[in-house]
Amino acid sequence: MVQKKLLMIVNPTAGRSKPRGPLFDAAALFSQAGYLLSIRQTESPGDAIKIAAECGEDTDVVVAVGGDGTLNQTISGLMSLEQRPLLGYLPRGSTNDFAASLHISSDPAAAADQILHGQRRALDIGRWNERYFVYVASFGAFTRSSYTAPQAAKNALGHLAYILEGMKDLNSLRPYQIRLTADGEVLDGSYLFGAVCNSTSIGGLMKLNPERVVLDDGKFELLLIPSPRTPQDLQNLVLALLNQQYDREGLVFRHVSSLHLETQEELPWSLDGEYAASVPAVEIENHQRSLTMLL
Ligand SMILES: Nc1ncnc2c1ncn2[C@@H]1O[C@H](COP(=O)(O)OP(=O)(O)OP(=O)(O)O)[C@@H](O)[C@H]1O
Repeated sequence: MVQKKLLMIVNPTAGRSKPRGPLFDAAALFSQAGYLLSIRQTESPGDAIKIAAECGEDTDVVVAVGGDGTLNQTISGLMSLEQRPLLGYLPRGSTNDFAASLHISSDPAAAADQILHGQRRALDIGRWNERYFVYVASFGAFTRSSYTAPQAAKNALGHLAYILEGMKDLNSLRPYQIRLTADGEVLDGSYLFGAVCNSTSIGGLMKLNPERVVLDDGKFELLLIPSPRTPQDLQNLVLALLNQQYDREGLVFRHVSSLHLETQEELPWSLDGEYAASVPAVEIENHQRSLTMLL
């Protein structure tokens, strides 16, 4: 009988403050379950893409071990393959939004057990120009002073929460003038923030009804926050967001499968928390059921 192969792609810089022992427990579980186990550590930023692309076709299961960025890069590598292995995830990052919305345990041994004995679940993957995302591509939510820093883009959602909590100074908000077409609908306008997502929770701030979010329906959820004109507008907007009324106060909420966005402004993006530099035109497309996750 041919022994099945499992590859763990481990980002040693993610979850540094966490004990490493449980990772060995997870590895032991994979091995005891009969897998021929390989472990590769990423040695530099972006390495997980290369490892997944190089080794993915020759293995049955690839397990990303790290934060959302490592998962994003592993998926990006796998998307370049014709024959894709099954995907597992041992979350080790600081936020792990996506893991939480998939109910993946933060304890590596328990997550390994889920991979070994859980279900298979098809996942839609988003293409953002030549890159990929698994649960969110977002832009905006910067103050006028913060918008260019890559770290600010990475933490866009944290910024959004911060800005909305502050909600005092309208003048400090940074609106973006964009031309946007989503599944043929023209949504040109001035927006503070936009997110294209495939998850029930984003940044702990946005919570979407699990019944409205299906991870393999070929659709993303698009949320656009318009630029408020008056402090009262801003307040109403914040209330609508906090009450999860995503179709009020000029908020745009749609289920869409493709988007085309153009802007003449400097507009950095965050793809699953990974920084993506500003480009004048972005094409986003849903690649339905492109990967199968073990959960
Ligand atoms: N050996 C390495 N040295 C430096 N950076 C690395 C290395 N391996 C991976 N990286 C980079 O680390 C970055 C962060 O990874 P990741 O998101 O997995 O962890 P995190 O930031 O701790 O988690 P989270 O984003 O969920 O808080 C990624 O952009 C990745 O390219």
